[in-house]
Amino acid sequence: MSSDAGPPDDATASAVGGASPAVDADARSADDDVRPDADDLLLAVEGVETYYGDSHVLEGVDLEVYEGEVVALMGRNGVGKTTTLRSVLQLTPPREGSVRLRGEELVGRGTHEVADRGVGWIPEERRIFAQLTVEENVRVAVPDADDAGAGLELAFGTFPDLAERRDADAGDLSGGQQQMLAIARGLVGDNDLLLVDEPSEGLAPLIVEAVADALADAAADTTMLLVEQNLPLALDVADRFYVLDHGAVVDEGGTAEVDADSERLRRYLSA
Ligand SMILES: Nc1ncnc2c1ncn2[C@@H]1O[C@H](COP(=O)(O)OP(=O)(O)OP(=O)(O)O)[C@@H](O)[C@H]1O
Repeated sequence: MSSDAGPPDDATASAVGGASPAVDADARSADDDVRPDADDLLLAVEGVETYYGDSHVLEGVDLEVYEGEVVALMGRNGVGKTTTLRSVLQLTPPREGSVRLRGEELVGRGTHEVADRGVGWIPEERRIFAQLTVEENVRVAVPDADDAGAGLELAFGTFPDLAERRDADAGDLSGGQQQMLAIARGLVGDNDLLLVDEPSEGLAPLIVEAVADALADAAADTTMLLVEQNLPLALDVADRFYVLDHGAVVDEGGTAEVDADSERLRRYLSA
């Protein structure tokens, strides 16, 4: 969990020591103190309506991501989580609403312009170059060739399995290793905001653990919007969450307020 932009409730828990009015007042002010500062608002999605042809998939999505946070976007299959990421990236541009990055409107811009402004994407389907080696895959994901050494160190430090296979063709890796490589490529991209789509999908439990550890490490200095159906993973890595249902946000809060068994989450997430 990233440490410096936690949800308001984190601090309330430590600030509330007793029930006297004086303590309550202290707790309230501590609570206010840790609310994300409006100046730190990185991504603001407001009233976004997105269609595939005539199919109205997002029906007014609102969410915010502040600098330094990891925000989980959860919901059942088909509710529009990937479409929300695609709407931010302008891969499927919204027909209504606004997507602002540090106050600048992204709707109407091309996806390459969104990427140029520091928004990275680790898509659900693993985007790697099968014909290139593992090392070459990492190198080409580092924006400035001078930083390649640091990028390789980050990638191989995060996923030692990849270091052992650095000279192998990426296409020869196992599915789990390919996912690690896709995540490593995202992490070395020096992005201000990383959109991560279902990183644990289809992976064996041991690899899910490695991926969760890597994301938790990355969360220390990367702002992320994370789509993830693995609830324990999402709640472990994220500071706040949004739940999407039928193309709109139906719940949101701090991850410290809920656990994977919470009825509050299960009613929207179980099949
Ligand atoms: N390219 C597309 N063309 C038409 N409909 C699409 C397209 N992509 C997704 N959809 C539909 O839009 C809806 C939302 O899909 P989306 O992929 O955003 O859901 P999701 O919440 O990410 O679910 P999943 O976990 O299954 O990916 C679904 O009904 C899906 O079938």
